[in-house]
Amino acid sequence: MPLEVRDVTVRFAGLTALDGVSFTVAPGTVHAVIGPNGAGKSTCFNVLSGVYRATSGSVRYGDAELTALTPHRIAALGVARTFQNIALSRHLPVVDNLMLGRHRLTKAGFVAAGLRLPAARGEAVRHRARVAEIAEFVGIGGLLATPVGLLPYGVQKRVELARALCMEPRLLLLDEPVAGMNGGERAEIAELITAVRDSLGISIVLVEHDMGVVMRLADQVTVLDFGRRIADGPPAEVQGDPQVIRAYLGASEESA
Ligand SMILES: Nc1ncnc2c1ncn2[C@@H]1O[C@H](COP(=O)(O)OP(=O)(O)OP(=O)(O)O)[C@@H](O)[C@H]1O
Repeated sequence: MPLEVRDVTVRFAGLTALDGVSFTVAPGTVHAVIGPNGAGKSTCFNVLSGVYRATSGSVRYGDAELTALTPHRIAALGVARTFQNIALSRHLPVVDNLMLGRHRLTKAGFVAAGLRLPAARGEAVRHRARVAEIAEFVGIGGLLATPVGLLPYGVQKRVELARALCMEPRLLLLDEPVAGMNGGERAEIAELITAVRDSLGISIVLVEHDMGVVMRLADQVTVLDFGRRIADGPPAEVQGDPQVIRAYLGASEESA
């Protein structure tokens, strides 16, 4: 089902971070939200995942109005997110981090699992099997026992993606998935994200700075500048839009 963002405005004490922004994420597509620094991308992301409350406007996902829900309730609807800065337990092995991703799917609960009750044990075995499958899909199948903190940064980003997939989401929110990666790693993650869309049929909203990745990956692109939507369309169209070019040139002149 589509995610419909309608007229969303977010104000922080006098500053309008998002100003009447609308876009629709079609099912089974990769939808990128891009824009220069301070354009409102993170704010938008935080509204979709329930971390920030919109001042006005609506975000519909099926029958649910996401602007009225807590992050926990939004996650329970099958909307998973990753973070710009990795948020994994560094001392725990990969497998434990991934099992935490399955928390909302665990019927027996962690208390029963901790007591090793038979039903909980059977359930844990099933979850572990699925976790191993997802790890394989993401290319970290051989690393399940390794503490996350010992892995290179690019691999940790994969673990984060795998943990989000362990929630069995229908919609995945990716916050700068290739930030801090080198060229080769970027291409690999782009390929992986395409596979998530094509093989798992998951819709993806992507906030990303790297234009190359966005142009290669996205089916649809929404461009923000100073909190306003200045363009929306397929990558090739958006890339040639004079307003978009101006926004990015302005941004690079400022930082030059
Ligand atoms: N919690 C907050 N309180 C006050 N102002 C905020 C808050 N979060 C964001 N802002 C402001 O809202 C505006 C949009 O910021 P936002 O982080 O959404 O932009 P962005 O496009 O994600 O930028 P970047 O690419 O630099 O991460 C900025 O002016 C920022 O300072």
